[in-house]
Amino acid sequence: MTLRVAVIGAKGRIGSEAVKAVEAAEGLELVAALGRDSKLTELTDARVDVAVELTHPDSVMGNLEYCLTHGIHVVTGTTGWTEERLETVRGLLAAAPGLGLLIAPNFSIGAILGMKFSQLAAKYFESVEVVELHHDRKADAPSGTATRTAQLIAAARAEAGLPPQQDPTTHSLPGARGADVDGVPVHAVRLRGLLAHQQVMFGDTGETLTIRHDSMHHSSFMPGILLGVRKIADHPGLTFGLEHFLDL
Ligand SMILES: NC(=O)C1=CN([C@@H]2O[C@H](COP(=O)(O)OP(=O)(O)OC[C@H]3O[C@@H](n4cnc5c(N)ncnc54)[C@H](OP(=O)(O)O)[C@@H]3O)[C@@H](O)[C@H]2O)C=CC1
Ligand SMILES: O=C(O)C1=N[C@H](C(=O)O)C[C@H](O)C1
Repeated sequence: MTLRVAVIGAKGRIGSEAVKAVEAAEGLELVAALGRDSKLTELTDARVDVAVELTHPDSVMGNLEYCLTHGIHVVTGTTGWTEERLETVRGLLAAAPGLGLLIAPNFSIGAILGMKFSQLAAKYFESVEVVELHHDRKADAPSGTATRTAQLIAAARAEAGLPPQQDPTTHSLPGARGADVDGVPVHAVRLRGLLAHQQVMFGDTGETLTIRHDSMHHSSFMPGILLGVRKIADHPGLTFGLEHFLDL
């Protein structure tokens, strides 16, 4: 059966790449490509099965609400997720049994493995800091990937009974020690020429371990998006993280 797919945010950096990927994919048909000025009714008019949502933290909630109240599964990589927003989408999904929503902080396999390896390493090191580096047009900081990575590391440390990290710094400019995500410092670099990069640095007596991932092109996200599109109908409810669709 051919899946009828839409891309919302079709003119954006990742959305335009997703349009090409869906058009080229076997078993998928691109039936709608929406930009900021498009009407969401185009989705229902085109009888979309799965919408790929790649817009902006300010737009994502409205797009998800429309899809989930009109019988459309969603795969989104848009950032800006808070517990409050997750509660809202859980409510929408509860009212739409059978529909699936995948929220993927990162669609690239390397980034997902980087998060997994960081989660595994977390309990063995006293110190950890996350540095994420992105292009200079990125809407938000820190990145969704870095936030998720820090949360996973913090949870693994807590589960292993590690104490909170000590920071004896008493004298610093505001921001110099990064943002605090569940006790893990996260630093965000924005630089023209970069795309999406992350470095998780662990340290303990006499040694460090650095887990680094680099996305050089938006094509790195496409296999993950296509996997999400193909699998989402078999995963009703909320899935947070593409790793749940992978055999990790
Ligand atoms: N999970 C992952 O693996 C990845 C996630 N991302 C995330 O995806 C999102 C988009 O990133 P990126 O492509 O770089 O951003 P861009 O700004 O290049 O693209 C976003 C596009 O969405 C459009 N848009 C905004 N609001 C709406 C709306 N309501 N309906 C339809 N289109 C809309 C924008 O239009 P306009 O230009 O007119 O504002 C723009 O064309 C970000 O949150 C980013 O962090 C990015 C890469 C990978
Ligand atoms: O805006 C981007 O470019 C990216 N956003 C996602 C994030 O915030 O983690 C994924 C990837 O890092 C690219």
